[in-house]
Amino acid sequence: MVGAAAPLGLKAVQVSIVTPDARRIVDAVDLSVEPGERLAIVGPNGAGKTSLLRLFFGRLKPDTGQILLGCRDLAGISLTERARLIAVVGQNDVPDLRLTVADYVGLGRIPHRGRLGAGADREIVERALERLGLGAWTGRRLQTLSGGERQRAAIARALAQQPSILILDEPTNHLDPRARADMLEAARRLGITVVAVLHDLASVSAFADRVAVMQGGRLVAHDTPATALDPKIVRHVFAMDCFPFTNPETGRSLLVFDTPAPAGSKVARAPAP
Ligand SMILES: Nc1ncnc2c1ncn2[C@@H]1O[C@H](COP(=O)(O)OP(=O)(O)OP(=O)(O)O)[C@@H](O)[C@H]1O
Repeated sequence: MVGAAAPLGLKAVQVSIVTPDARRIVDAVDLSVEPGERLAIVGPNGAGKTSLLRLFFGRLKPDTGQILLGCRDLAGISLTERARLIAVVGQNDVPDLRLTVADYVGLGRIPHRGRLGAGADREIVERALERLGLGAWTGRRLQTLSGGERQRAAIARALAQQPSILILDEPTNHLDPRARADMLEAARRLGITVVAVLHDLASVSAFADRVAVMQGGRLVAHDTPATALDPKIVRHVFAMDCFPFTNPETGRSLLVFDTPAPAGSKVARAPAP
């Protein structure tokens, strides 16, 4: 893609957010994301995932600690430069629904306006639309799209921004299982740094190089998906059972989740063939 940006790393150094009533919703988190790495942040509701994500793109300032973008303190980087380097797709992005898909995706070029010229900007927007399978819908207004289709347009807008880092807050909201897999695969193939809050734990291992597990504002695990989503950690953090499983056709490692059986209950097992 024209002038695609080089990936950058991100680092949280002992970051905390303390509410006025003294709750530590992010509590002394140290977390590094290498350039080009895909990090999934998981945890139960209220664990502090979105708050940590907001620290990473400067929407929130840490009460203590520091966010580093590459080797630079995020606090010292101008809003314009941040907008060039970091693209964000949030949970509640509410664009003007009268925009056409092409105009909406074109908003991603605003931080770069005047740098490459209108022709190159248009080409970048067209590529982003094609990459998300939106090429035939450029003239449709957002108000005519389903929630999942709008989500794809939001990802295309972020791609058109040609960021060094893509930040996704629950990007698979509204998406059906196939669209969810396709979206995460598209994010996987970008070759840039991606930090995503994901609720669907089953999607994590196909997408992420590393997983950060949060609970009560703290980072309780940070490792490869197989290690961070170890059944003991999953039971402790999510109160769910987790069963590793290998797809016999592809050899891919998958995780299957289930609610634990009530204490004392006996499950009848099928007799062995
Ligand atoms: N501005 C704020 N003032 C006070 N408390 C807040 C504020 N923002 C978030 N919180 C609280 O901080 C905690 C963490 O919120 P956050 O949105 O980061 O969690 P989360 O892990 O992303 O949750 P979810 O999975 O439900 O989206 C929650 O208890 C939330 O109510």
